[in-house]
Amino acid sequence: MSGSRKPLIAGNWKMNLNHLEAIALVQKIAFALPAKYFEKVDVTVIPPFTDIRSVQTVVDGDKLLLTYGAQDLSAHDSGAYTGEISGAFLAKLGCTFVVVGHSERRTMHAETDEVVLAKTKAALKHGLTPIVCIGEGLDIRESGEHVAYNVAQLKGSLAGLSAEDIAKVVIAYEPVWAIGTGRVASAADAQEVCAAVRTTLAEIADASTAASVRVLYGGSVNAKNVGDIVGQTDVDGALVGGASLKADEFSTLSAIAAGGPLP
Ligand SMILES: O=C(CO)COP(=O)(O)O
Repeated sequence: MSGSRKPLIAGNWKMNLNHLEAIALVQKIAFALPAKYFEKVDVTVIPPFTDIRSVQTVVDGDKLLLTYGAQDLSAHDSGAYTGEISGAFLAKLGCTFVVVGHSERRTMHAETDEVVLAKTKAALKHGLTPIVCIGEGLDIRESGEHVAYNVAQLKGSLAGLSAEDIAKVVIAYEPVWAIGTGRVASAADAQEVCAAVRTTLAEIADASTAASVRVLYGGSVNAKNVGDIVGQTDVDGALVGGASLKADEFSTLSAIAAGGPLP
C-alpha cells in the first residue's frame, strides 16, 4: 500500500445471499464500521444482481458510506441479449464498481481477454469502475511462468485503452489456485505480481497513471492475513470472497486495511 492510494476492500459475494439476507449483512457491516474508517479505506459489497436494488435502498436510506457494485455486466448496452445485464442498468441503480473477467467467468463462461476488454469498455462508458481480474492457474504457477502470464492477461484485457481510461480501472490479481481453497498466496507472491502489474501499467499508459491505479489481491483473504497482504508496497486492498459473507470478519479485515483500530 502506498500513501497516495486509498485502500479498497471489495466483498465479492458470488452466488450467495438473497435480497433479504443482503439487507441484513449490509446493515451489520455498516454498524461495525463507523464513518471514521471510511477516511482511510473504501469498502464495497458486490452482491448478486437480484440484491442490488435492496442494497441501494439501505445505503441511500441510511446514508451509508459503503458502496456497492455488480459481479458482471454485458458488453452491450441493450437489445436481444437474453439474461444479460446492461451497465446502464447498473449505473441507474447507483453501482460504483463492476467486477469484470473474474476467473470463475473466464473459466465457466469462456470469457476471453477480448470479452473482458469489451466489458471493461462498457463499464467505463456507463461511468462504472471496472475491477478487472487477472490470475494464473496452478499449472502456470508451478511452471514459474506466472508473471509473464498475468502481464499478458492484463495487456489483453486493457488493449487499446487510453491512459485516461486506464486511470479509472481497478486491477485485481487473483491466483486461481488461491480462490476458495484456503491456500493464500504469500504476501511476497502477491507483491511480485502486483508490482509487475504496475510496471505494465506504466508501459501501456504512463508512470503517473500506474502510480494512481489501485491493484488488489484476491484469494482466501481473511482478517488474519489481510494485514500482511495490504502491507505490501503494490497491493492496495483485497477482493474478498468467502470472508465477505461474514459481517464480523469482513468488518474486521476492512478495519485492518484502514490501519485500525479493530471495530
Ligand atoms: O474469488 C475471490 C474474490 O473474487 C476470492 O474468493 P475467496 O476469498 O473465497 O478465496
